[in-house]
Amino acid sequence: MSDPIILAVPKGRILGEALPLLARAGIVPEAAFADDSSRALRFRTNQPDIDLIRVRAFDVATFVAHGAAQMGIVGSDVLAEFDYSELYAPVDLGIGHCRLSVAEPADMAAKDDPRGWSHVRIATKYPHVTRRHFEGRGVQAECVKLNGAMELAPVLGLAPRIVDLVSSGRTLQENGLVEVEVIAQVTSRLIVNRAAFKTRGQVVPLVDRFRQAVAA
Ligand SMILES: Nc1ncnc2c1ncn2[C@@H]1O[C@H](COP(=O)(O)OP(=O)(O)OP(=O)(O)O)[C@@H](O)[C@H]1O
Ligand SMILES: O=P(O)(O)OC[C@H]1O[C@H](OP(=O)(O)OP(=O)(O)O)[C@H](O)[C@@H]1O
Repeated sequence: MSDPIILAVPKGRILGEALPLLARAGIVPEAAFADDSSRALRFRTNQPDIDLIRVRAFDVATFVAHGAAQMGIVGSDVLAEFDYSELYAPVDLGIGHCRLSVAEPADMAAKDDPRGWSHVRIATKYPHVTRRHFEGRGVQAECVKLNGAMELAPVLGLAPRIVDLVSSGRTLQENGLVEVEVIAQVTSRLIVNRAAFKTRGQVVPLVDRFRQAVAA
């Protein structure tokens, strides 16, 4: 038998929505996958030719782009930030709905006019997307890279504005911030390494199974 296909899944909040989708695609991981006390990172499934690895959301794209995993599940926010040419994203999985937005303190927003910005300082996990977004309209974005808790940056003076994911809006609200611009709507995608798509026979039927699982 050829080597199993390795499917990279993020260990954060997408996982809860991804598991039922995997089940609809006929993929059920071994029990240790759902066991928080397990330190294993690679797991067998009920399909002998499919293994799962559980990695951080941004690392899903890196594993698949380099061919260390053949397929993965990742947010379109991560894809936009990396822009890897080796990745093919054939299926919108319709999970992990949120948006990538610019936010600032409510009192600042009351007096602010985004059309007047020429230079902005932004704390974000998404510096490339942020710079691209602002360049598009001639605004220079100076980004401070953070890996989480962006919402603390304005009040502590790190940067007056942030670019972060918003879903219910609760995190912004509880930190005194308001959304002033939406950069992109986000959902999770099935991604495939382009070389694996051509050379690994199991990949194309598996992509079809995910398409059917989304439609089901
Ligand atoms: N509030 C949200 N609502 C819906 N989807 C979200 C939300 N926040 C993040 N996501 C999606 O889930 C993905 C993973 O986000 P999550 O917050 O679980 O990872 P993280 O904790 O930031 O990552 P890491 O594992 O690097 O710490 C994001 O890339 C995005 O596509
Ligand atoms: O609009 P809301 O529904 O409040 O969701 C937004 C929050 O969700 C994400 O963080 P997450 O909770 O995944 O944790 P993180 O800070 O570890 O990224 C995001 O970074 C926001 O902080």
